[in-house]
Amino acid sequence: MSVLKISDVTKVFAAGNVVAVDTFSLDVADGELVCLLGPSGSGKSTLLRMVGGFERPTGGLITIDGEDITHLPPEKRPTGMVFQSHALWTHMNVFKNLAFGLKLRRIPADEIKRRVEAVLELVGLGGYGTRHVNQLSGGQQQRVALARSLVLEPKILLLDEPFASLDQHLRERLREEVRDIQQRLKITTLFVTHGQDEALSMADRIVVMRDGKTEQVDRPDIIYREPQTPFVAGFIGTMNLIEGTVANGTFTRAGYSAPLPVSDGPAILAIRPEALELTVASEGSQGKVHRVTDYGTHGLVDLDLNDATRIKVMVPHPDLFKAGQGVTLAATAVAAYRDGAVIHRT
Ligand SMILES: Nc1ncnc2c1ncn2[C@@H]1O[C@H](COP(=O)(O)OP(=O)(O)OP(=O)(O)O)[C@@H](O)[C@H]1O
Repeated sequence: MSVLKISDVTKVFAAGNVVAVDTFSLDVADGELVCLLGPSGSGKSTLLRMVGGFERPTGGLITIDGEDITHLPPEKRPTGMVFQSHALWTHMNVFKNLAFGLKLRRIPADEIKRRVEAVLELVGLGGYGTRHVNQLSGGQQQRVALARSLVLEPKILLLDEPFASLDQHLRERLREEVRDIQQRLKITTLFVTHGQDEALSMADRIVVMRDGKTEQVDRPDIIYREPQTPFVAGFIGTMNLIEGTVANGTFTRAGYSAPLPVSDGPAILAIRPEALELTVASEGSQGKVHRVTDYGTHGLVDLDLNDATRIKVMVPHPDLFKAGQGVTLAATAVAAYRDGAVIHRT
């Protein structure tokens, strides 16, 4: 049972007077995996480092199971952190890397052996104890780094882009493995990534961060289907954001128009490529095909609206379209935003 509570935490770096994290609050429930997702510089790592004790908050409170840990040094916290560069001790074998922290805690040798062997099994490295770290692949080293954190049985696991240095295939495999281990141990986890696939596939909830603040916190499917702001809409998945004007219930941008039952004024339409339907049109076209890419299972059309606004449309049969063709388009699912907030959803 471990609950992490972050309340109004702020971090201002004196150098450059940067507000990296700005009155940020989040509760992570027992056994939950929450991903911090956001563009570079949005404050994800700084926030995670404050929870791990590697950075001092300028203000705010961090508690684990009700205990104030805001100003405790890392070794006094019940947290385990896995970094992007795993910082293993290359002059030691795997067993010693894992045993080190347990020895510091004066755990008896036979218990150390039992715990190290169990956690190596857990991360799929049973029998690797005597291997030197530099005799392992990148993926295996990252598993050792995870094991080194887990063997100390932290209440909260903190992961800072742990797969960033690995190739795509390995990243996907490790993602599944880590999620599996996290669920088996039911360990409360905070995970930093700027990979949206990673966040969508692993997280119970995603926090989308922007400029040190929360833009939206929700389940992955909600973040994807119901982004609350144009920023989230544009950040998660491929999204067409079309800026235009609404007059008398009709949205217009260049030759494209669509019903939009909101008051007159500016609006941004957000439409996923898969929610648009294209039809070849010899007359009255709303746009022109710029490029067609065939992915085998489907195609993607880059389309220029009549004022050259470029949008992406997913098509089931890419061979029906050619560059230069005029087309009309219809949208089946749309969200509209004004002043940074949702004003309409269909
Ligand atoms: N030690 C530091 N001194 C001064 N500014 C810093 C320091 N560390 C981070 N920053 C600044 O704080 C802001 C947030 O940085 P942070 O590394 O937390 O972002 P991030 O979202 O993790 O980015 P990335 O995805 O690139 O790792 C950035 O503007 C960064 O330049």
